[in-house]
Amino acid sequence: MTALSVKSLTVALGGRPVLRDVDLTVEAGDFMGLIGPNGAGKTTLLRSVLGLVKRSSGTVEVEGAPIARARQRIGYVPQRHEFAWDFPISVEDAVLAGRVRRVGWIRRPGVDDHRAVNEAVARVGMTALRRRPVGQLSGGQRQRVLVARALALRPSVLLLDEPFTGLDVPTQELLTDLFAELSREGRAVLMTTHDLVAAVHTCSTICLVNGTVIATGAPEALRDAALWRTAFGIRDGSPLLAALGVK
Ligand SMILES: Nc1ncnc2c1ncn2[C@@H]1O[C@H](COP(=O)(O)OP(=O)(O)OP(=O)(O)O)[C@@H](O)[C@H]1O
Repeated sequence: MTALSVKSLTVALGGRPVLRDVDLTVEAGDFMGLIGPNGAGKTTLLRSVLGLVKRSSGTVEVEGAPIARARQRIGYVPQRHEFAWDFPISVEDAVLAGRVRRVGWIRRPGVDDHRAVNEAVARVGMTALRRRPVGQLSGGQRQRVLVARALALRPSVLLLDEPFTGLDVPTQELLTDLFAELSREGRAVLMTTHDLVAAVHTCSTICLVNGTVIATGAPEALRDAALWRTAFGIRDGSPLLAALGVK
């Protein structure tokens, strides 16, 4: 089943075109790596899917429903610096706030909300730290809170914006395993990353972006060095091409 469908998406920021004619389909169960150079428009693509950035044209659907009616089916993990870490709340309250759209302004959190929070906190291995103020967490712990916050919605689609930046190897592995497990459960996972080698080894699908979609496919279908040169300007003979397994 198609979980996320983006058609003919065009976005301009500050009067300049950033994305043009983007078509992207993420199936349920896909773990897609969205990769491209700095300024390629990866964050803008995620934010325009969510409606945080205005689309000049194009449509976004989640499980066949227009995004306006399906926004709560998407969990979003922004880059870490975008969250107000000095806000005086605990881990579990920060995660509960991820369900605010579901809880609404009037209804108090119910049993199911607390169950969803507990599950999400446990899945990222933060149960022992659930009462700690978020301002006292390390970078890796903060990243795990952001992931739990998105999972508390029990989303069909998970959008992750550079979730590995500044993380040590064990935390990267914990999160990579979790994202792969979520996709095996049938969720669609779309992740931006600058770790190209990790992406081709862990993602089921790669989408190369640079202002528009250059190519999409299984990692083994993207072995043509010309695609990577077009997307990134990687020079001929670069050891990175060998690490990516492309010729
Ligand atoms: N608020 C804004 N106003 C004007 N231009 C913007 C704004 N935000 C981003 N841009 C521009 O849009 C382009 C795409 O930015 P975006 O952050 O989406 O790229 P990215 O692929 O996520 O980059 P990076 O890998 O560096 O995080 C860049 O040229 C950037 O300068």
